[in-house]
Parts: sequence; structure tokens; C-alpha cells
Amino acid sequence: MANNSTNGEHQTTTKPPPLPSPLRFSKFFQSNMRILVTGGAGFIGSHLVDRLMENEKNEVIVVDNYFTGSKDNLKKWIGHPRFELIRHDVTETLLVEVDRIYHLACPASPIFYKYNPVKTIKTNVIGTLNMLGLAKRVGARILLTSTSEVYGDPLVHPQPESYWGNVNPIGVRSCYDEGKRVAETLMFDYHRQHGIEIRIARIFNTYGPRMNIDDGRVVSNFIAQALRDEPLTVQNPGTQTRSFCYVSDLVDGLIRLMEGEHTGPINLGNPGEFTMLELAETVKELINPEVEIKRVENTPDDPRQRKPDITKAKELLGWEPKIKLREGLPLMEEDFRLRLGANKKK
Ligand SMILES: NC(=O)c1ccc[n+]([C@@H]2O[C@H](COP(=O)([O-])OP(=O)(O)OC[C@H]3O[C@@H](n4cnc5c(N)ncnc54)[C@H](O)[C@@H]3O)[C@@H](O)[C@H]2O)c1
Ligand SMILES: O=C(O)[C@H]1O[C@H](OP(=O)(O)OP(=O)(O)OC[C@H]2O[C@@H](n3ccc(=O)[nH]c3=O)[C@H](O)[C@@H]2O)[C@H](O)[C@@H](O)[C@@H]1O
Repeated sequence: MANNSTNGEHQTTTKPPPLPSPLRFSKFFQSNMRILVTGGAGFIGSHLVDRLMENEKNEVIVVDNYFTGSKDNLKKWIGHPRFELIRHDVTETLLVEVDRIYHLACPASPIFYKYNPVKTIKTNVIGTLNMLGLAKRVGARILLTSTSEVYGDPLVHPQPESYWGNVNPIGVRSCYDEGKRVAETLMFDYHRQHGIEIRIARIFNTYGPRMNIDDGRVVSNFIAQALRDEPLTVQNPGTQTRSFCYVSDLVDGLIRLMEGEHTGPINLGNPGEFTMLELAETVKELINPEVEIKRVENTPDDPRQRKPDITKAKELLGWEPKIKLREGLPLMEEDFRLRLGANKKK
């Protein structure tokens, strides 16, 4: 079972990238970097937009269909002269003059991506094709937010980028994990065939403020449950593991990857690994020591373990996460308290 040998990073292209639009060289052109963020109204996307907007040389355009995202996440930028927000579904074509494309659009919570699996596949395949077509037409560099789910239920632990994965192609999660695998394939085919500048991040579970309260993912579920005095629902067996990365660390990694020299795929995640029972105990201790922990049925094909090998991110991007789970959970708790109107217990 070993690691597989052919990894994208070594497959170079001989074609030069296409030239940007002639408008880029016109005397009226402003020196700003124009950046498209698909899925920018979502959890990670809106934090990425905040960071990109801090640089006064950046203009940011967000496209989103608001399936799981919300204008609320971007309210501080609406009306800003360097910011534009477009209601658009990435399964339809789009033409905008941009230099960079951060392609995040895709529901990420298993509950939401399984809700309409055909739409999830279309978003991953047709959506990524459309964004690659745009990148080709305007000469933009494009970054795909892929996922640790491309490793499926991994038989190698921790997971390096060279591992090809253990994925069920016909299961209820396949719309997402196989969808992202095809999206990665498309990225490399456009790179080899058309010289497009690509970047691929394989993101491991990320958490933080602005996650939807009823998002269904484990960290947001446990925090909301603890604040509502509801039992923390640990899905069986409870020994399955995940590694949780705080969103500000992740955004830093995404920007380093986009502006660096390497195509990836590169794992971005926090190697701290916890069982779901350990996570529940930690949330209970930090947020509500009285809350009950309840065992519930799991869903099919739930990966049993996940932990990123981040050697490449360290060496090639000089990146590693700074915020530990015990530091990140209280930051998220504060945001959830405000939104739920839950007072702190003395
Ligand atoms: N959060 C994580 O732990 C994690 C882990 C691995 C990968 N990722 C990837 O990162 C990206 C962002 O994840 P997130 O956690 O912010 O999720 P999210 O659901 O909060 O954000 C996704 C955004 O994409 C939008 N969207 C969905 N389908 C669309 C479509 N067809 N057209 C236009 N917009 C569409 C949604 O409305 C939402 O604003 C996703 O691509 C996800 O696969 C996230
Ligand atoms: O890291 C990733 O690549 C992926 O991480 C998550 O996928 P998953 O880890 O399955 O997300 P959760 O729904 O948060 O589940 C994590 C674990 O917690 C368990 N869980 C979930 C919810 C809950 O209430 N209780 C509970 O024990 C699940 O069984 C699972 O074992 C994201 O939602 C995916 O979009 C992302 O691509």
C-alpha cells in the first residue's frame, strides 16, 4: 500500500501560459491585482476575502450562488470600491478580467454536499471546467481548494500528497470526493495541455467563526450543542480521528500557495489528531462541563482516520499552522455565542 510514485508536482509542461488580455498593458490599466473568489460568501471564502482586501492593491470579485454561503459574511465589504459581489452559479460560464482565481465554490459539509449529489458533481466538474476555461481565456492563475477526502478512507497514515487514496467511487460521499478528484485531474490536464498556471490545495478539516450554526460538521455541531445545553452527538465508533485547522492559518497557507512557485497538490491542515470522543471531551471541558455526550449512528463510508503530512507545505511554502485546537475553540465559541445569543456561564 505504499505511497504512489507519480505525483503532479513532477509533471511539467512545455507550453508557456497564455498571455493576459491586452487590456492589462493599456495605459489606462491600474496596477491592482484583480482577484476572483468563487464561493467567497462561504466560511473559508469570506475569511480569504477579508485577508485579500487588507492589501490595497487588490480588487476582489466574489461569485456565489448562496447555497451554503451568505451575504452577511461579506457585509463589511459590500459597497467598497475595490469589492464586487455577483450572484452566479459556477456551473454556468462566466467572463471577467482577472489575474487570479481562487476556486472554492462547492458545498463542504457532508449534509449539504449529499443533499443534491448530482448538483455537487456538476459544481465540481462543470464548475471547475468553467473556471479553467476562464483562466485560459484571460491568462489568470487558478487555485483549486481540493480536500483530504481525495484520500478516501486512507490506508496510509498520516497522508502525504504522493498517496493516491482509497475511495469508494459509487458511495454517498463520491459526489464530493470523486468530484474533487476529477477537478484535480482537470486542473493538471489544462496545465499540461494549455499551459495554465495552476495551484492545488488539499485542505484538511478547517473550523472557525462564521461556520453555519447548523452546518452539520463536527466542530460547529459540538459548539452549538454545548451552548444550547443539548447532548454532544458523537457518531459511532467515536474513535475515528480528524485533524482540525483554524481558519486564519488555512487562509495564510492558501495565499502562500497561490503566490508561490509550486503547483501542488499540497496538504494544508493541522497535524494535531483527535478522536471524535476526545473532541467532545475538550468541548465539554472548555464550554459546558455539564453537557451530556451521546453516541449516535454514523453515516456510510465515514473515513476512520485523517492526519496531514505537511512536510511539503513546510518546505515549499514555509507554512505551518500556529493555532492549537484549545486556542481556536474559544475563538469560535465567542462568535457562536453572539449569533445564538447565549450568555457565558459563570
Ligand atoms: N472547511 C473544510 O474543512 C474544508 C476541507 C476541505 C476542503 N474544503 C473546500 O474549501 C471550499 C470552501 O469550503 P467551506 O468550508 O468554506 O464551505 P462553505 O459551504 O461555507 O462554502 C462554499 C461556498 O460555495 C458556494 N457554492 C456552492 N456551490 C456553488 C455553485 N455551484 N456556484 C457558486 N457558488 C457555490 C456556497 O454558497 C458557499 O458560499 C470548498 O471547495 C470545500 O470543498 C473545505
Ligand atoms: O477534511 C476534509 O477534507 C473534509 O472535512 C470535512 O469532512 P468530515 O471530516 O467528514 O466532516 P465532519 O462532518 O465534520 O465529520 C468529522 C467526524 O465527526 C463525526 N461527527 C460529525 C458530526 C457530529 O455531530 N458528530 C460526529 O461525531 C463524523 O462521523 C466524522 O467522523 C468537510 O466537511 C469536508 O468538506 C472536507 O473536505
